[in-house]
Amino acid sequence: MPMREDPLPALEVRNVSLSFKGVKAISDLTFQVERQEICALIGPNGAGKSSLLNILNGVYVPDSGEIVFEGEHFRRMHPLEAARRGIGRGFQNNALFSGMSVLDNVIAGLSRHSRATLVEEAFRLPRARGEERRFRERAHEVLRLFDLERHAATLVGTLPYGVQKKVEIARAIAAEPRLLLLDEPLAGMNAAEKQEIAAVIARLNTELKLTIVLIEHDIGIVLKLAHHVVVLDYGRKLADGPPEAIRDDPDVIAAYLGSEHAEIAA
Ligand SMILES: Nc1ncnc2c1ncn2[C@@H]1O[C@H](COP(=O)(O)OP(=O)(O)OP(=O)(O)O)[C@@H](O)[C@H]1O
Repeated sequence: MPMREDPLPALEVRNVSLSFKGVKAISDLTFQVERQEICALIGPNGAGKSSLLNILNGVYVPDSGEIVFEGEHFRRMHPLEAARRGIGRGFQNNALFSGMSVLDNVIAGLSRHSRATLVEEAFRLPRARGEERRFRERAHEVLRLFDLERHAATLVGTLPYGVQKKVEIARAIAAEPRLLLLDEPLAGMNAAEKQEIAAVIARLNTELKLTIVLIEHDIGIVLKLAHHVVVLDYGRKLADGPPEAIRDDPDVIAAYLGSEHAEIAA
């Protein structure tokens, strides 16, 4: 019998609000992300995009509202628990260990999932040894997927920025998340690097069937890469829909793209 499509969205953000000492970062935000969708969060600086990602992976707890991930409701969730549930995260500023090799950085992403205790690891007891071997194999598998195998032993800090960014995404992927959160994955890159990382993201989405929520300022890339765009402005949702509709939305053009940038959206 053919498998029935799961009707649940991957992620629902329901009436979420968050403030910092009286400053409203997010106000009553509601939207949903379908499975295997690339959803781009866009909006001016301070719109609340990073705060939202921090809620989604348990770094911040919203003042009100809830998150539903694959049908499970939560408001308060530790980042480790988010990772174990299948929510992976890449950061705005490179969060890699620059003095460690590419391979060890990817393994570090996996060790958050370790079942071995510190004592087992310290004494290299069988469970820790078995895990280390599995992590190493998995890390090599991921490096092959990202065409990074030849850099496995290279210290991350010596690699060009675009390659480092690939390593960071590889590290987030190693733990096999089903939802990947990326905070400005293309920031600080030249045009060629942007194209390459955008292609990597598109491949992760189609080949690994990953749902991806990303923050991106380059509207040209967003329109090409995303299936769904949510526009935030002062913590509120200004628009939510497919890229073509967002591109033509007069409120978005006025508030975010700015009338002087309207030709970008044309
Ligand atoms: N840890 C914090 N403490 C206090 N205020 C914060 C904190 N994090 C964010 N804010 C405030 O919350 C609001 C939303 O910030 P946030 O970083 O989420 O916006 P953003 O859309 O990601 O901006 P950017 O594009 O500049 O990264 C801003 O007013 C910001 O100053």
